[in-house]
Amino acid sequence: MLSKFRFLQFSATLFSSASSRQIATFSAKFRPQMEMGSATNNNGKLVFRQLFEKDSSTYTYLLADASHPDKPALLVDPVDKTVDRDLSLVKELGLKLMYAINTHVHADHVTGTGLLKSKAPGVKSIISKASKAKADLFVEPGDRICFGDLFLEVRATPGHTLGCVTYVTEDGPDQPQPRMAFTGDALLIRGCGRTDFQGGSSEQLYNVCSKQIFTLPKDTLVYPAHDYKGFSVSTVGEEMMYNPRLTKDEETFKNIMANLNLSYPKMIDIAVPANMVCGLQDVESKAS
Ligand SMILES: N[C@@H](CCC(=O)N[C@@H](CSS)C(=O)NCC(=O)O)C(=O)O
Repeated sequence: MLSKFRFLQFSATLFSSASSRQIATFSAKFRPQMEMGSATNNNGKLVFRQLFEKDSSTYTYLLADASHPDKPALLVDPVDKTVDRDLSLVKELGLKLMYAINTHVHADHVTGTGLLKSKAPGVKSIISKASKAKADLFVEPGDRICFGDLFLEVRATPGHTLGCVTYVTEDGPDQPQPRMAFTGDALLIRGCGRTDFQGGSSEQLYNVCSKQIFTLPKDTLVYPAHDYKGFSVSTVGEEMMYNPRLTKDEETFKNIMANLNLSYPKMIDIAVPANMVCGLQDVESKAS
């Protein structure tokens, strides 16, 4: 009982250690039994779904530890319009949604975080401290987000926005192999996030892609927040070889980014203020 009590105390807290801070859901130590047979990847633990929101071409990712009796789950980059779909899926798979996580303050759609919090009480929102947005929990580089036995490591990947982070599954025998990087709008498949607003910097983006993403093992799966060309997944090795922007030298990259001539996202004036408060305003009207 004492152990269980300590485990509950440990649940959903943020704590510091010498090298990294950790956001934990459930400890594996007190697991009564292993559950098999769920839809999982090769290590038998991870439930993984890639979900799409077509108006903003946004990918939302559902991850959960199927081997834990509570099946703790998280959503990366949920969209307000597809919250009901996502919650239905969570329910159908028998998962317990713990966290709604954003890679950054999106400019083209409203995050689903606020609606998720109102429709699934207990869900905690997470965003980087550097984003300066509101959330329940703030992450910094080196932090780990734990769900069951599985972890996401936080890597700072600013350049598209000041507060962009990439969430990477950890290395280790019990972690999914190959590793997975949820790159938000930093690295897109055969592209990258634009750098012309929200504190964007092409120089910074070039450097973080090379130091924080291209240093991952080449077989690391790249899962971006958007795709406009019909791709769903890439690898670090593939992007190092074929990304038409990031394979260039830094000056050429900066020149490409300065001449993208993209129009501003249609929803920018609504999305950015809403996402700075994690989509919380308007929650009541949408939830009813
Ligand atoms: N047309 C869309 C916005 C498209 C866009 O600007 N996408 C961003 C990510 S969302 S802020 C981006 O970085 N694109 C890079 C690229 O090369 O396309 C709308 O109006 O919402």
